Amino acid sequence: MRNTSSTSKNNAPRNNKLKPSSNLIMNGSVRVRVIRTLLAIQNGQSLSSVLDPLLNSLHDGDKGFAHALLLTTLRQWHALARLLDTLADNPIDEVEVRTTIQVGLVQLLYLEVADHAAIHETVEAVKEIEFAHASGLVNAILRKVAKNPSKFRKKCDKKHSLPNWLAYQLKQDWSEQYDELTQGLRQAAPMFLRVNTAIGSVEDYQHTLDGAEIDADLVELTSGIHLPNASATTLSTTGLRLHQSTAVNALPHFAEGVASVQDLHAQLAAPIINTALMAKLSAESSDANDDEKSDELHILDACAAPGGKLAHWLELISSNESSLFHVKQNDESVSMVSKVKLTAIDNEAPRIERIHTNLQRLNLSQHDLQQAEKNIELNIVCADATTWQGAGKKKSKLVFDAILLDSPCTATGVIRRHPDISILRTEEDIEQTALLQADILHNLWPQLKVGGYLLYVTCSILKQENVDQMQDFMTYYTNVAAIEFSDDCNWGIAQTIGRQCLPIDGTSGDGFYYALLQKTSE
Ligand SMILES: C[S@@+](CC[C@H](N)C(=O)[O-])C[C@H]1O[C@@H](n2cnc3c(N)ncnc32)[C@H](O)[C@@H]1O
Repeated sequence: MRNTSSTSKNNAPRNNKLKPSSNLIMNGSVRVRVIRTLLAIQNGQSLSSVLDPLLNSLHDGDKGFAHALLLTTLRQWHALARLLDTLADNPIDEVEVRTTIQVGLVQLLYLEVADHAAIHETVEAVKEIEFAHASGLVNAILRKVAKNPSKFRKKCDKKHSLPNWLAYQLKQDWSEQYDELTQGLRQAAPMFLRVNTAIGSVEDYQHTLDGAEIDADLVELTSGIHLPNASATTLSTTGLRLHQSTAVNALPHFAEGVASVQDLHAQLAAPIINTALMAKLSAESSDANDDEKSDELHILDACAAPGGKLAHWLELISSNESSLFHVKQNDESVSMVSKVKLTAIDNEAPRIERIHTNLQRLNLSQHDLQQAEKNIELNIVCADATTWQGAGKKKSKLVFDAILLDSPCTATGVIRRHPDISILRTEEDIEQTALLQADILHNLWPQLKVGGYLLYVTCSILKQENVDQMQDFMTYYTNVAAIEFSDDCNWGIAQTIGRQCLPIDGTSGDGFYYALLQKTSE
């Protein structure tokens, strides 16, 4: 699996007559289009690849309903499927008919569509997709539910809405948090913004949003990291949580790069590694003679696309406050590094294109950085992190002062935003993904300089990809120290190595895992 939801196999039935979205014909009623979209997802298409074609095929007035119908059906998918099995006298095998009924159930149970409209339009939809023989069945089931929606809603809400294998694994990993976690995963996630602090402050942008009648709260994440030979070094990052999801083109100055949409917990990566690097530089600058000081800092973003964390890091480096070019020493700002070389790799060319587009919007492309005389050299390369060598022709493999490994993962921590994951992922994906992560780690670790940091990040909530992966890694290598986060962190749950955020609280961020490692010797 290479990213959140685009390339996985799926275990959904494949006997539908309707073909996936490459030749998905977007015509018919809104419900028919949503049903076809859901069939395409069950056939292996990701939500992100089919959502825009669906919405673009509709009149503006229908887009909101279609979006809510599709996303809510996906979020409640497995619970609806279980409910459906209790509603029919005989098993319903046809995936088109099951999908249509699930779309009907969502209207009755979650979207408060008037009964007559929900039932009539859904029965018409099943005829339109050429399964008219099931119209009586669809009608009967939906009428039964419409007689007592609160009873059926209760039944549907009772358990999780996940495939059983995933629910089972979460019970193993998070027995204490299991109920809250599985319920949290079937809710919509809040929308968070990251403000480009190289341009302006978070508070100022909140004020600007206020002027545009967009309500947002400041949310600060704070933490300490226990670096060797130093007392806990504190770090913090502040995001904005919108009260209501808003289209990006409605956000003031979005096109000019003032803000980006980024989950709150994803906003931890750049500050963690930047803080560790600044502390390291600060310690080195007080120890070393002038001629021993390193002049260039070489940083790798190993799985960089579409560039969210890379852009955040560039924003931090280019803003005066958190710059790596000037480190604090005895409360004085000391010039340390004259150049930062940032290499970003990803193995998917189309996703690399998205890095370029995103950086251009944020005025952080190599061209912009040069124009602004930032002394940052940015190289973006399409390469496989399991084999790529950053040393090129250099003799020594030890190239990087810091590596951000935002690893490919099962993305189980972002199911709220990508509910198609619960249809597309299979149990086998966990093992395969963990192997890929280990391959990447083994290829990159030898390329980290002694004293350098590697920040391992996933948006998974499965221990096999996170703390267990780190434990295996630390058993294999003897030259690694796990840096501890302080106990007063206001995010995540302490693990034996690293911290795990769980998407439990409806106002908080996604299920990210963070572990900061330092290389202790060659
Ligand atoms: C979690 S996403 C990275 C998100 C990115 N860091 C950000 O903040 O926007 C993981 C990325 O790993 C990439 N990837 C998967 N396998 C890879 C490999 N073997 N080598 C390099 N990149 C890989 C995927 O294409 C995907 O873009």
